[in-house]
Amino acid sequence: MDRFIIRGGQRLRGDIVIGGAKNAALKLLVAGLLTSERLVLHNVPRIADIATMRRLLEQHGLTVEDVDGTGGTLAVGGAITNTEAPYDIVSRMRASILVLGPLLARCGEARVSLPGGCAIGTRPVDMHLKGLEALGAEITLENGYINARAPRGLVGDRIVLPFASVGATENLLMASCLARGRTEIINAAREPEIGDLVACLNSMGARITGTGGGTLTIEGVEALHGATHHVMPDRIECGTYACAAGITGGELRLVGGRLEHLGAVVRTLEEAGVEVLQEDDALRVRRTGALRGVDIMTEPYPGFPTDMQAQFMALLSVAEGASMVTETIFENRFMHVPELNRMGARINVHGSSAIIRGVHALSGAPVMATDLRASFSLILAGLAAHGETILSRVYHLDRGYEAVEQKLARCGAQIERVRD
Ligand SMILES: CC(=O)N[C@H]1[C@@H](OP(=O)(O)OP(=O)(O)OC[C@H]2O[C@@H](n3ccc(=O)[nH]c3=O)[C@H](O)[C@@H]2O)O[C@H](CO)[C@@H](O)[C@@H]1O
Ligand SMILES: C=C(OP(=O)(O)O)C(=O)O
Repeated sequence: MDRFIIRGGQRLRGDIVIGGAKNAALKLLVAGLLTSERLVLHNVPRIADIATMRRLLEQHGLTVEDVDGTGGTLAVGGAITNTEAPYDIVSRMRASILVLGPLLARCGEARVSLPGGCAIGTRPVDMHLKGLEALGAEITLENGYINARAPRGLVGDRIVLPFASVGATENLLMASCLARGRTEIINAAREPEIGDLVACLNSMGARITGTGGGTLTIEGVEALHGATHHVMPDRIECGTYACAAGITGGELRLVGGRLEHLGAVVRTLEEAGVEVLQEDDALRVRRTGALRGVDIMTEPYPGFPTDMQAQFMALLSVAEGASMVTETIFENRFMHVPELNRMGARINVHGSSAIIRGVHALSGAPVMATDLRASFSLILAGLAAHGETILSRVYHLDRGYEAVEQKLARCGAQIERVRD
């Protein structure tokens, strides 16, 4: 298990190129199940979750070709030969559940392991299943697996989601592309990654309207064809490095970052004393003075993203005054708090809220990553802390951040990966 050794205290300066979005690329790869033709994706991030998704699709029978040998362009093609998604892959990465809708739509059957919970919450998939049942699927749960059948094919319907779930929206969206007739998804999630998926599906011949508006309307088609698509930039990676500029008092140009995806994040950064400006194809981020405490509540897009909550907790740990952070999306997403407190932060958790009392400085310590974003919050704390931080369980980070140590070191960070 790799570790990072970070020596804090450097102000980061320079350019960081933002990669393709993990939470878009994973679903775009799954869309390859919806066609027998070739789907070519550019700007795919080189991260462990993409490797896991490749394994999943390959065991379904698809080929995933690394077109130029860099891992940045993948072509999905071939025929589905197996409709089962096994536990050992699904338990590793929850986004695997997204093969359920496409397999059902294409093959009329699927057997997908129940993903179960993870460190940040129980994460049920009831909305995915109810939505697919509304489209005519027959679903049973047995031996930890979802057995789904649609012997007569899926038929469009009006589905009202009780909560704007990202995954349920995506599963139902992909399934309904090949359903007979019209499907309406009411209270659909509005995250930009869904817009990216819709754009790709439409370029494959799907007929989807309503992106970003909360209701998606899908007119089913007989078949989808191949296409070429460029994965959108990762707004969470971008926001994370913006926090790195803020916490170290440096200045970073985040190349490829797009302001329009980061409204709530940028407003919060600016309130906290970190300026963000769009400059040609980059965002320029710098701290304008002392960091100030701010209150945050996570919400579905366009609200403040839960995937940025942990990184802001690190930033606010060294801000002047108090901050209150309320997590409304996941019930257990404060796992980084005890670790930040071991580095000198003063954070108290009360139910779904955390009160942060800003301290002058953090001090390096051995800390443990518990999930993807928590990992980066500890890196941020380590970059700002006096002394040495040793972050273990870096595999959590590798799931979703590409070349972290190279990107940070090029901007002056002292960070080193130790392979055990
Ligand atoms: C791979 C990917 O894109 N992951 C993102 C996706 O996760 P994911 O798609 O899992 O997130 P959802 O929006 O579905 O989940 C939000 C909340 O709804 C609950 N829920 C969801 C589905 C369901 O059937 N029943 C139910 O109760 C979940 O337990 C959670 O508490 O969106 C989250 C919210 O922006 C992000 O934090 C994740 O990074
Ligand atoms: C929670 C996340 O991912 P996943 O849904 O894959 O666990 C994330 O990207 O922060």
